Amino acid sequence: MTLSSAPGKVYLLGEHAVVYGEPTVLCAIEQRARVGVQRRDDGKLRVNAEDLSLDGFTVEYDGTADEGPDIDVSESLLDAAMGYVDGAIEQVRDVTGNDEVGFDVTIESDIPLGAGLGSSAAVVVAAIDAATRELGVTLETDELAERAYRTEYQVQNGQASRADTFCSATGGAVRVEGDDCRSLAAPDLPIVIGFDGGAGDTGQLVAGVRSLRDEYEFAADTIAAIGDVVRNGEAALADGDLEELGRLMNFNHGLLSALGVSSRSLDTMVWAARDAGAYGAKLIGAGGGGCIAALDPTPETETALSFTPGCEDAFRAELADSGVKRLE
Ligand SMILES: Nc1ncnc2c1ncn2[C@@H]1O[C@H](COP(=O)(O)OP(=O)(O)OP(=O)(O)O)[C@@H](O)[C@H]1O
Ligand SMILES: C[C@@](O)(CCO)CC(=O)[O-]
Ligand SMILES: [Mg+2]
Repeated sequence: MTLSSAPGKVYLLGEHAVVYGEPTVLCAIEQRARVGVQRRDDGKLRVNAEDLSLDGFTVEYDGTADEGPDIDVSESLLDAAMGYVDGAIEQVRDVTGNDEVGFDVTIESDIPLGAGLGSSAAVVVAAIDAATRELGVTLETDELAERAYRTEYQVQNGQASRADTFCSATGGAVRVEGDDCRSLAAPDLPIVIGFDGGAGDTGQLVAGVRSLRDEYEFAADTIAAIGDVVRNGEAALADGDLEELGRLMNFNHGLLSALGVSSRSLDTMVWAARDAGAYGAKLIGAGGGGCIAALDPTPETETALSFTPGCEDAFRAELADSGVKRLE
């Protein structure tokens, strides 16, 4: 068996707009997905993902790719649930030139699904890394990030940025603009996360933003404005100016909200954090439900969130210096 782990991430600024070439800044966090892979000689794929739950059903996918798992859910839901793992294995077959190879894949993850913390990227990065190593091939980090990006691009119907997968593969803080991906000197930021227990489907949310952008010029302008917020944020980060960074996070949340990707509970948590004295707060990742991030060096925001109706979990994010980890 070969085992790799990869971290989730938090966007400081710039999700969604990054899909259209605007810059973004995000950092890896110490919530990880671990993927164990064992080669099979019969060419079949068997996935055991006990944490996989989506829209009210839980599935232990323990079938084979050709037979499919024995559960009573629609094929489209199942595709949504399994797409990332299937896509990762397709990349492994492609990059190793081993079209026929099968695997037993076991996934265990600390990262809630569809909550904006990059569970999909972490699963894909760890799966590609473990499965290629199982075949005796160790990918350079850039190639690993590229292959993981192609998987997200495919599952999200041709609408994905390189941000989540690059960040998960390399760890630390990163800046992504189009295909320019680079590491940043990791600032030690006091990030607090609030989680409403919900989820959003990244592919669908990205598609919703795209149709607004196609329909309204002011939606395209909103996306461009997020890019401006990020460029200002980079200057604030370089100066270590948390107050300014917080203000920009607030602005970014408003713009994401205008693009239709916030929700009542995300807004409630954002306001609870601001009322508690956070420098700023915003939804993170694709939105629709899931997590917000706030900047607060004091314990106030975490405490306030833990008493906020609709907030299921509040915790301080520990930044992850390393990306993919090769465990066995
Ligand atoms: N533990 C897991 N086991 C198997 N598949 C997982 C696991 N965690 C995530 N996934 C896959 O990732 C999908 C969720 O990805 P999605 O991009 O919608 O959300 P996210 O990555 O958590 O949030 P965001 O993209 O906003 O950061 C799940 O439907 C599933 O296909
Ligand atoms: C919404 C989005 O910007 C981030 C999802 O974590 C989509 C992407 O970058 O692929
Ligand atoms: Mg994702």
